[in-house]
Amino acid sequence: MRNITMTLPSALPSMVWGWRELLGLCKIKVVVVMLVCAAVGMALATQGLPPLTKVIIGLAGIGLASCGAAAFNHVIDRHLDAVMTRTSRRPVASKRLPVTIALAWACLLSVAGVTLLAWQVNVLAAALTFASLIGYALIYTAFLKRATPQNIVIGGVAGAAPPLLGWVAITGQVSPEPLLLMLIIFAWTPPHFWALAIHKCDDYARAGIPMLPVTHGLPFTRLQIWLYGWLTVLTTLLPVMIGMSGVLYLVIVLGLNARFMFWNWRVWRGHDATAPIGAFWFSIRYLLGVFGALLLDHYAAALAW
Ligand code: HEM
Ligand SMILES: CC(C)=CCC/C(C)=C/CC/C(C)=C/COP(=O)(O)OP(=O)(O)O
Repeated sequence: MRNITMTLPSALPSMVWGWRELLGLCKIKVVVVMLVCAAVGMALATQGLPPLTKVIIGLAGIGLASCGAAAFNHVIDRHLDAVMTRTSRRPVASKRLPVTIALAWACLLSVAGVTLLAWQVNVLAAALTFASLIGYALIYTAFLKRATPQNIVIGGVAGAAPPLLGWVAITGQVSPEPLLLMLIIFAWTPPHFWALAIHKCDDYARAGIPMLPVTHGLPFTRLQIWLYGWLTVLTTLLPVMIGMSGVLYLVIVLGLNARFMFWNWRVWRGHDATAPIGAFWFSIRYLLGVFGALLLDHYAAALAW
C-alpha cells in the first residue's frame, strides 16, 4: 500500500504524457469536423430529431474508426512525416512513441469503432465506415499518396464519407441525399488541400511526395483550385435543386460561396504569397458553415410546419 501511494504520484506525469502522445495520433480537430458533417447527415435523415442513443453511439463509432484511420496514417507515413517540417514533431515520426504501440492503438480504435457500429447501430454503417477506414489508411496513405498527384482527389472519397455514414447510421440504407452531401465534401477537398500543398510545397518536394504543386507547378495548381472551387459552389446548390434545403440555406451558402471564391480567386491570381494559407484556413470554416446551414435550414423548416 505504501508503495502504491508513493509511486502513483510520480508515475502520473508520464501516464498523462503517454495519453497525450496517443491522442496526438488521432487528428482530433479533423475528426471533430468530420463528426459535425456526420451529425448533419444524421439530422437530415429524419423529419424530427433522430434517436439520441443512435446519434451518440453512431458518432462514437465513426469517431473511433476515424481516429484509428488517422493513427494508421501516422504509422505508415512516419518516414515521410519525419522529413517534413510540418509533421516532423509527430509522436511516431519523432520516435517519441514506438511503432508497435502506435500500431496497437490504431488497431484498438479501429476495431472498437467498427464493432460498436455493427453491434449497436447497423451492419451497413459499420461496413461503410470500415471501407472509408481502408480507403484512407491503406488506399490513400500507403499507395495513392506516393503514386499520383490525383491522390487527394481519389482519396477524397473516404474523407467525404461522414455525412453518408451518419445518414446510414440512422436509416440503415443509402439514399441519393447523403450521396449529394458527400459530393460537396468531395469537390471541396482539392481546394482545401492544394491550398495547403502550395504553402508547404518545399516540404512535399523534399519528402518526394508527388503532390500537384510539386509535379505540375504552382500556376497549374492555382488554376485547379479555382476550377474545383466553382465545382464546390455548384455542388452546394444541389440540396436546393432537389428540394432537400430551402431559402435559408441558399442565402447562407451564397454568402459563404462568395467569400470562398474570393479566397480561391486570390490564390488563382497568385499575387499574394499569404493567399494559399488564408484560403486553406477559410476552407475549414466554409465547410462548417455549409453543414451548419444545412442543419439550421432543416430545423427551421421543421419548426415552420
Ligand atoms: C483526402 C482528403 C483530405 C486531405 C488530403 C486533407 C489534408 C489536410 C492536411 C494535410 C491538413 C493539415 C494537417 C496538420 O497540419 O496536422 C488538414 C487539416 C485539416 N483538415 Fe483536411 N484533408 C482532407 C479531408 C478533410 C476532411 C474531409 C475534413 C473535414 C470534414 C478535413 C478537415 C480538416 C481540418 C479541420 C483541418 C485543420 C486541423 C488543425 O487545425 O490542426 N479535411 N487537412
Ligand atoms: C472512417 C473514416 C471516415 C476515415 C477517414 C479518416 C480521416 C481522419 C481522414 C482525414 C483526411 C486527412 C487529414 C488527410 C490528410 O492526410 P495526409 O497524410 O495527406 O496529411 P498529413 O501529412 O497531415 O498526415
